[in-house]
Amino acid sequence: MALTDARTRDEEHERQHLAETLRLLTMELERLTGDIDKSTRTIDERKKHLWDNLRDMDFAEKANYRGEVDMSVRLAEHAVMLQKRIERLLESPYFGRVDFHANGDADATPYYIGIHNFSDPETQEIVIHDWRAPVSSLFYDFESGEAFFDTPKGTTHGDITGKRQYKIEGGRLKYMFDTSLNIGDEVLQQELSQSADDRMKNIVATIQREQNAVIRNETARVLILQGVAGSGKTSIALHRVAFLLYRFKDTLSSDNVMILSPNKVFGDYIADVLPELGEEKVAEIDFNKIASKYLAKVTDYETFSEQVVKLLDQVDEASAERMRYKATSEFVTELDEWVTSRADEEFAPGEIEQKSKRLSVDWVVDMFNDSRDLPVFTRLDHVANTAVHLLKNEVRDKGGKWSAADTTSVRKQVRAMFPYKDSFAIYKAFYQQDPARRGMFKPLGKKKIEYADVFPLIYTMIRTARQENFSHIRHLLVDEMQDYTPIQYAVLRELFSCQMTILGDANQSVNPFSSSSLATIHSIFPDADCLELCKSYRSTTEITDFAQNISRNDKLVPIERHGLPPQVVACADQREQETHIRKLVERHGHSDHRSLGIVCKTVAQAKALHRALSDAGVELTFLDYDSTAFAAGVIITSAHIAKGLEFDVVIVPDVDDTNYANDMDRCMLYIACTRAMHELHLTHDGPLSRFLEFTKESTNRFRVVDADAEETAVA
Ligand SMILES: Nc1ncnc2c1ncn2[C@@H]1O[C@H](COP(=O)(O)OP(=O)(O)OP(=O)(O)O)[C@@H](O)[C@H]1O
Repeated sequence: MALTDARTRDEEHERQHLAETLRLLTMELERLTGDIDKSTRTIDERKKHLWDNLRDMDFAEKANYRGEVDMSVRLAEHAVMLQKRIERLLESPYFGRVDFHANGDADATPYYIGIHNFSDPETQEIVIHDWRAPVSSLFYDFESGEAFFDTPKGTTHGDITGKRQYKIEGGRLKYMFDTSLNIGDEVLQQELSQSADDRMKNIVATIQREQNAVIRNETARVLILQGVAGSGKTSIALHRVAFLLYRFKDTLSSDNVMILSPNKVFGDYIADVLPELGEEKVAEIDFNKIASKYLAKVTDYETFSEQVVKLLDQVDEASAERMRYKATSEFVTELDEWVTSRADEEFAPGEIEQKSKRLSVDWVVDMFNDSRDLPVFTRLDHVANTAVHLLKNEVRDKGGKWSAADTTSVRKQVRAMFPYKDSFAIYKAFYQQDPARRGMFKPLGKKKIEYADVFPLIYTMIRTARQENFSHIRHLLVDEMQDYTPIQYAVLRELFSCQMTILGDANQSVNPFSSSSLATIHSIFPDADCLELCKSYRSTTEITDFAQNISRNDKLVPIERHGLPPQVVACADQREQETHIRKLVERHGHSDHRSLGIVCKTVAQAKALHRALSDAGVELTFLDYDSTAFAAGVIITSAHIAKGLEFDVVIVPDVDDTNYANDMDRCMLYIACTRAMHELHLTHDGPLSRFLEFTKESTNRFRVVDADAEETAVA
């Protein structure tokens, strides 16, 4: 009885606290709205005055008026940004509270934690602490008892005497939990059981301790994060960006941050997380854009997606061998050593002569050695430019004439001292000059190179001639790290000399010949901090268990959340498969789930099935390599494009032994299955894939049924 009374009092107290917080927020919202109205009026009046009196004003007066209008616009924009924050806080002012008794203080202080800071407009006392504030780390990092937090002024020690979590929606307290453990299971379970949105969502209320360590790591210049499927890597990386923008707000802005994402659909899917966290969107780039930026005027090239399609179609051993070779760290070292030693080994200095004026061989050698740290073509330009300058002056001093043809002639003489005309020629020679490497470069036609050559060539270009880089970027986030080879990282290292967060999962590679592990990437960034996330949050235990049988990762720890066992349905033929899938989609339409993904092995298969299902009246969105946006509802796509995305329900068609037979197919099957949060269905006609043999032995965990038998269940 006493306990119940105490709880009721406590709840009452919390409701009052919430009401008071909402009152303060409302007051602030009204003040801001007033400010915005005032600024709008001022801007209108000033503009009107300016137009009415334009003729009578001198330049200084006009400039003054314009300056005032600009200032009012800036103030109004700031107020609008604050207004949006307050509106968000009114929806859900805070999600956590930690009571901390700092050593030396008389009592514990309750700290309420929300998505933004908020201070009482009258007393200036902080009412809500931003989840990124130093004190908020107590909430994520400690259970009850001794704890501390770091501030720029030093470390504060003390004891946590209580921790509480809230779910507040529409300004109403839905539930609250006391928890002595790190971010109680109940709230996490609630969050994970929700339906998938067409947008990635923020997870500030339930960030786990090991995830928080990644988010708040301030010191790593390069942080490499290997995380199992569904471990929250992408979410965490975006929260890390939001944290760094908050922590270093004086020196870092969203303009200085860039995300290197696998494709546009993924970019669209994650686009809302930063704005939800109160930060602006950041620029995105992908390796295709980098390739076109540097190669557009050099050569045509195969794209990454074309390479994946080729690999899925059937790859010849020689081409696989070339990919394997160019995907090693040793290759980067070999290429780098060879390319950088060309200047020393092949530069043949000679005398320069123009208009009977000469520069000696020794002069050329000195000039060339003057800029040893620069790329070879830049050094040659340096020699040529200086020579032109000197010779031109000498000729003119003697009353002679210097023409453009003279300049060209001097440049030609200097260029003739080096046997290669450009970086591409150096790259080709790397293969031609060594018999062991001769078969390793095979263009796809007269002017098109294989994807495996794209980044080695760009690397050669960067090392041999000055290239434009991304010097304004101060933090680069690289997702799907396993799909990039060491040479691609070497290119990134040259183009982005900034802090990096690199994340991925070696188990989710789309190219078994050239996937990178944490160790491989570490070899390119030897000073990087490496962290691992092993707990998987996305899928039910049953789905994770199923995927583990396709591609085992002994480090993976599944979250305890249960759902329907995955179902493997054998059909008599393709028509029956389509009928079954149609019924699953229909059933989904009547369920509480929001998103459904039909994930095929290839884009071509997805396209064919899309046509068949559309003809049968199913409404669904087809995503291919040209798609730019993720969509809600029913999606049909390939495993490669579905990477990084998630769906409430996933259907994987055609899981027969012809379609899923080799290592690459196994990767695709694993990626497809791990996209499912709550339900997973696989269908096939013909013998079941060898990677799903395990389902036959364990019918108690996974359901293997005939389509006929399934009819009743699905209907
Ligand atoms: N601490 C958490 N609280 C709530 N949800 C979480 C948490 N961590 C991860 N999740 C959820 O788990 C799912 C997977 O997250 P995310 O997509 O970031 O993982 P990932 O490691 O990048 O996955 P993958 O590599 O398989 O694409 C998301 O729905 C995310 O919201």
